This record gives sequence, structure tokens and C-alpha cells, in this order.
Amino acid sequence: MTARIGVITFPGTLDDRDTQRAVRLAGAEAVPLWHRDKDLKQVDAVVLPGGFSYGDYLRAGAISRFSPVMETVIEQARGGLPVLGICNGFQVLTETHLLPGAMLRNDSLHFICRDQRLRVENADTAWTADYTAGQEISVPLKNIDGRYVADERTLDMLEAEGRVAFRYLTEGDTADGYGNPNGSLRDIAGVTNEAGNVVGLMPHPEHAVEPLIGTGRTDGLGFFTSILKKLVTA
Ligand SMILES: NC(=O)CC[C@H](N)C(=O)O
Repeated sequence: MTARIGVITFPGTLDDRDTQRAVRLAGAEAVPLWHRDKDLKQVDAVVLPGGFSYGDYLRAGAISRFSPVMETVIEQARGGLPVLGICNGFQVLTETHLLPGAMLRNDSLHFICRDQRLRVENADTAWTADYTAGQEISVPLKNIDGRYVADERTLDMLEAEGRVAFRYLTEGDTADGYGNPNGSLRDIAGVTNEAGNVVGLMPHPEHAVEPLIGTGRTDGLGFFTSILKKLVTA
């Protein structure tokens, strides 16, 4: 049976179509979910795509957190539903406290749009199983509130538990996509919850899934194939 992956659209979401496309390219059915849906239509996993949900008013992700759809997502994620938050989706996941930490304005105070090199640090999550730990990938990055912060204790805990899922690669030329783009503490680009079903990151894997688009790299497709593998073997 084809896996059903829900893709949530909030008012102001931008990357829902690309995310649906990535889901289909990986071989699953993309199920559109609207922010007012409390019913998740029996999807097997959910992706919160990027954009400016509710116009980023108050703070990115701060209003989406209270949407009807998130009420159900929070409840089901605690029960093991796989959830991936990309960029604004990651911001929503920190606001809901499904993931620890918070996102502040980039240290440059500029919106940054570029291809970004990352290292997959944890290949045991529901969304990274098709990568190998330590693998370097390059996917687009585009945001203004991308600076990941948390208190020292939380950061130490994340490191100790292997929950820093992705780190910005800093050893190389900025022109080639290296460097910490926003001042994120410990170069953290994404994290996972303890169970590995909830994962969030600032860069955009859904924009790097087809050889004819962008740099031609398909480094992001692994997120969407990983979850399928996980669902088949579950
Ligand atoms: N690409 C995005 O999802 C943008 C995220 C968010 N609105 C920001 O600018 O930080």
C-alpha cells in the first residue's frame, strides 16, 4: 500500500507544493492538510513545510502553534507519528516544544538565500535513515530567523544524546556553501526529539530532489525516501 504523507498548509506557507512533489518523487502519496483541519486524514507521517505561516506575526511559528491542525499533530507526534519540520516548519516545532530550543534572527540581520553544506550527524531518525552518519549534503537555505539557540544544559544534552541531527559545515569557502550562515549555536542546523520521530531543520531538502533544478543535486530526496523505508519496516 502506498504510504500517505500529510503536507500542512498554513496561510502564508510557501513550500507546500514543492514538498508534495518531493513526497511523490520518493514514491508516496502527498495528502494536503489545511491549518483548520483537526483530522489528519489517517496519514502515516506529516511534513510542516517552509514559508511565513500567519505572516510570521509575533514571532515565526508562534501563531501556527495554536492552529487546530497542530493540536492533533502535537498529540499524535507524542504517540510516535513521524513529523518533519522544514525551516518555518522547524520554527513551529520549537514553538510547540515538540523540539527543544528556539530560533532567533540571523546574526547578520539579513535574509539569507544560498546553497548550504551540512553534515548529517544522526542517521537513525525516521527522516534520515537513508543517509549515513557523517554524510555531507548540500541543499538550499532561505530564511531570516535561522539562528538556533538553547541554553547550555539543553545543548549539552542534545550533544550527549546524539540529537543534533544536522550541523552546518564550516570548513570551506562561503562561495561553495560552507560556513555557519546565521550564528546558530554549535553550528546546529537541525535536531531530533528523543524518539527520533520528530525532526526539524532550517535548510530545505524539498528543494533539492530533482537533477534538472537548481544545482542539480538531489541530496534532499533522502529525507522522503527514509520515511518510506521506516513506514514499510514499521
Ligand atoms: N523559508 C522559510 O521557511 C522562511 C522561514 C521564516 N519565515 C524565516 O524567514 O525565517
